[in-house]
Formats: sequence, C-alpha cells, structure tokens
Amino acid sequence: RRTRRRGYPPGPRGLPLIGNILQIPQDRQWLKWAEWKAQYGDVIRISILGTPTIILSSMQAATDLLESRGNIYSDRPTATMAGELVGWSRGLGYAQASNNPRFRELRRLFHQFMGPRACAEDTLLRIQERENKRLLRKLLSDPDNFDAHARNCTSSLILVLAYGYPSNLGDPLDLVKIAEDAMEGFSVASEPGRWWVDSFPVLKHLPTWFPGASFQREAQRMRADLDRLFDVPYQYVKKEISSGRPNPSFLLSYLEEKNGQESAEEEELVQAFAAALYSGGAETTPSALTSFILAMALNPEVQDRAQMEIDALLTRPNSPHGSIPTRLPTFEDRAQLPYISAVVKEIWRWQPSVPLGLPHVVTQDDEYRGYTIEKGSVVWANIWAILHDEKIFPKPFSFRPERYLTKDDKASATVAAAFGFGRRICPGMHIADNGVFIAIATILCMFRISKSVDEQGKIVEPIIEYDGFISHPRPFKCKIELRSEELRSVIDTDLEH
Ligand code: HEM
Repeated sequence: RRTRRRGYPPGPRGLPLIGNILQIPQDRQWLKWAEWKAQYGDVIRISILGTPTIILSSMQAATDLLESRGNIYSDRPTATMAGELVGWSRGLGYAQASNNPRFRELRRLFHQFMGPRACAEDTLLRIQERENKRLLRKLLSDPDNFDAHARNCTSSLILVLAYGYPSNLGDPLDLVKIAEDAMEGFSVASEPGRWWVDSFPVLKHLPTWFPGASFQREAQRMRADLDRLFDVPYQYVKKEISSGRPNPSFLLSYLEEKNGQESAEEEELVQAFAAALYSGGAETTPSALTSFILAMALNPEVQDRAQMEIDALLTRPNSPHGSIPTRLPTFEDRAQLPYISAVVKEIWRWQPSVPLGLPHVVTQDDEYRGYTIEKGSVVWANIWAILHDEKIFPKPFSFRPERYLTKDDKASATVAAAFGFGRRICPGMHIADNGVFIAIATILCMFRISKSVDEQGKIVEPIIEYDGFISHPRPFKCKIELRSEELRSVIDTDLEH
C-alpha cells in the first residue's frame, strides 16, 4: 500500500533565508529540540541558513533511517573550517562515507584494533587495568581534582595504546601537550556558527593577507598543531623500532604487518587513524567518568547497592579485612557484577556525552512515512531525547540502574543509541565501555563518594549543569574518601603486579 504523500515533515516556522537559526539556542540545543518533539513529533524538519535539517527524536525513526537506510544516510556535512582548512577530514569523523576508500580503510583499522574481538583480548584488557590504577592512585593522593585526573589518564591511555608511549616516565616529548593543542583546534574549528567560511565555502579561496581573512591564519596555526600530532608520536615509534625494543602499540602492529614496506600513503593513513583516537576519545570518556562521580554523590543508595555487590564477590571468608575486598575487581569479574554493569549503562543514558551525536547527510531524495526528505538534508538524531523517552525509561531524570535488571529489559537495547547509528556508529564504543566499567568498578571498590561539606558543616548540593557539544558537567565539589584504611594496602599490593 502506498503511503499518502505528505510533503515535508512538520516543524516550527522559520524566517526567509535564515530559516530557524534564531530559534536555536547557542548551547544545549537538545533541550529545545526535545520541546519540538512534544509539539511536532519525532521527525521534524527545520532550515538553517537554507540547509534543510531533519531532527529524529525516537529510536524507531533513527534506526529506520540511519541504520536500515544507512547506505544513503552516512555522509557528513562538509565542514570547511575544521575538515578542509584545518585538515580533520583526513581523519574519520569528518570523512565522507560514499565512494571513499579511505573511510572504509579507517573504519577497518578501528575494527581491527578496537572492535569487539580486539577489546576482549588479554593484552588490551591488562593495559586498560594497569592504566586505570594510575587513576586510582591519583584519586587517592589528590581527590579534589578528579576531573583533571579523568582527562589526564584518558589521554595517557590513548598514547599508550596508539604509540606505546609509556605513561610513567613524565612525558619527555610533551605529547600530552601536543595532543591537547591539536584537540583545542578541533573543538574551536568545529564550533557551529563560529566561522563564516562554513556557511560560505567560497571564502576558503581568500588569501591570508586579505582583510577579514584572519580565519585563514587561525586555520594555518591549527593545521600546524594537527601536523605535529600526526608526526611527532609517529617518529617516536619509528625510533623505538630502530632501537630494537619498541613497546607494543597499534602503530607498531600496523608497521610490523607492512614489514618495513609501508608506502607514504599508508604511513599517512595510520597517523590519521592514531589522531582519530584522540578526536573521538579524549573528551567523551572523561565526561562519562565525571558524570559517574556526580551520580554517586547524588544517589548514595545506588552506591550502597553497588558496593554490596562488589564486597560480596571480592571478600574472602575470614579475610583479615572483615567485609572489605581483598583485591581490585578485574574484567573477568564483570559477568558476576550485574548491578555494576547496569550502573555503566545508566551512565551512558543519564547524561549522554554526545547528546546530538554527529550530523549525517542524506545523499539521495528519500521518502519516510509519506514525508519527503531532500537529498543534501543534514540529519541529526537527538540522542538525549531518545535516552529520556518516558515510555522506555520511566522517570528518565532519575539515576536508576535497576531499570536494566527487569525481565522484559527494553532499556538495554536502546542505551546503545548513546554511541550513534549505522555505518557511522562510534568505533570506540567497546573500548570506552570497558574503560568506564573498570574505572567504575575499581573506584566503587576503593572509595566512598559523597557530597562535600562547607566550613560551617553544611552539605553542599552539587548542581547538575551540563554544557558543550561534547557535554560535560560544570565543575562541582564532592568528597572521595578511602572506604577503609585497609584498602590502602589492597591498592598497593595490587599495584605492584
Ligand atoms: C563516552 C564514550 C563515547 C561516546 C558516548 C561516543 C559517542 C559517539 C557518537 C554518538 C558518535 C557519532 C556516531 C554517529 O555519527 O552516528 C561517535 C563517533 C565517533 N567516535 Fe565515539 N564515543 C565515545 C568514545 C569514543 C572513543 C574512546 C573513541 C576512540 C578511541 C571514539 C571514536 C569515535 C570516532 C572516530 C567517531 C567518528 C566515526 C565516524 O565518523 O565514522 N569514541 N562517538
């Protein structure tokens, strides 16, 4: 049966030429778009400076289009500033999917090094456990700066995995700074609405000296930072190889496969792959870890239940520590920690780190539920709205891991939306899930997280405020204390292994 043609999907009326741009807030657009869902439905069309823009706010619509019809919904909008001028289109996030062998090759590398099979391998799991212990140590010695520790430990894990660059030698090559500079350029160049050249790509031909073309100079500076991220760590690996004792890393495995015969293009490709780990992982994982700390400070009953689960598994009868664990949890314990696994899922849902995902572009005219979707439309999935759908997640603003432990668990399948859709689904999702699991399980084993207390002894309520395209909680205070002095020896003995 043919569906009745209904024209474009509904949406709020805009102004001529500029469309709906003035109705979209600068920050936390997902909240406005969720309001529009209530008014117009789960498939909405707006226009931004003449570009038709479709917003999908239900799991059904997002999977119908971005997954089932992924062959035409998997390109990205052209990002002139960040992608072309600064050069991030050499990586994966900004690469076009259609007819682009480089896209396939980069996805393949992600799959090889951090797909589900690679993420279950012992070597990778042991590195993640070892690096996670650095986070525990930092929380032990300086608990107030938990946010900085989450960032720092995520950065050094990426350097260890990608280049085998040791995290315990004080960063002699300044690689953390090099990566941070490049990432700063990535965020600034990607800011929607900041660069005229994104709306009028013809401006990219202006020479640097031309009045008003200061963006060209900024792009050059950011590009130099990105080139350094491609080059310096790569040279480090090459030098290690020639010294004869390189540490294991993704780059090393790739170069070993090529047996010293890598072409200039292959060298460039693997450099771009390694840099893509940064652009995808450096901001997202720390945001999830900080959300976890916030969730625990706000929900002591969840923390009690999670700690009871850990204690029951890791406390030996007649242990010298009483009911305190005698070792840290490991990946092998995960199957026996269903409540902790549910806490991880709830972290992905409660405050998703990328609430709007990344934009997709449709490469062909299409029809959905009788509505016309024009070729070239930018398509966003409102991940935040999908993960706060009351029908699937009753009381969506509450942090309730038990929602995944019911018999007819519809919630677990939907939580995967936190990582996007179809051919563009986050290729770092397994490593991120593992990293957040091990951090959560070991932090809960070691520490008690609670609201902080001011000088007058009054409890300070942390405020739940998020901002940024990669959404991050605003700075808040809380207490992170060892659950028991005995645990200090557990962490010390465990750390010596
Ligand atoms: C908190 C953890 C993370 C979350 C919530 C997250 C979420 C996302 C989302 C929503 C997308 C867009 C998918 C789409 O377009 O439909 C994405 C893409 C991407 N993510 Fe992640 N991510 C996380 C961690 C990571 C990590 C650790 C890495 C790498 C080590 C990574 C690498 C990437 C890359 C390269 C892309 C672009 C893929 C493409 O365009 O084909 N992500 N991520």
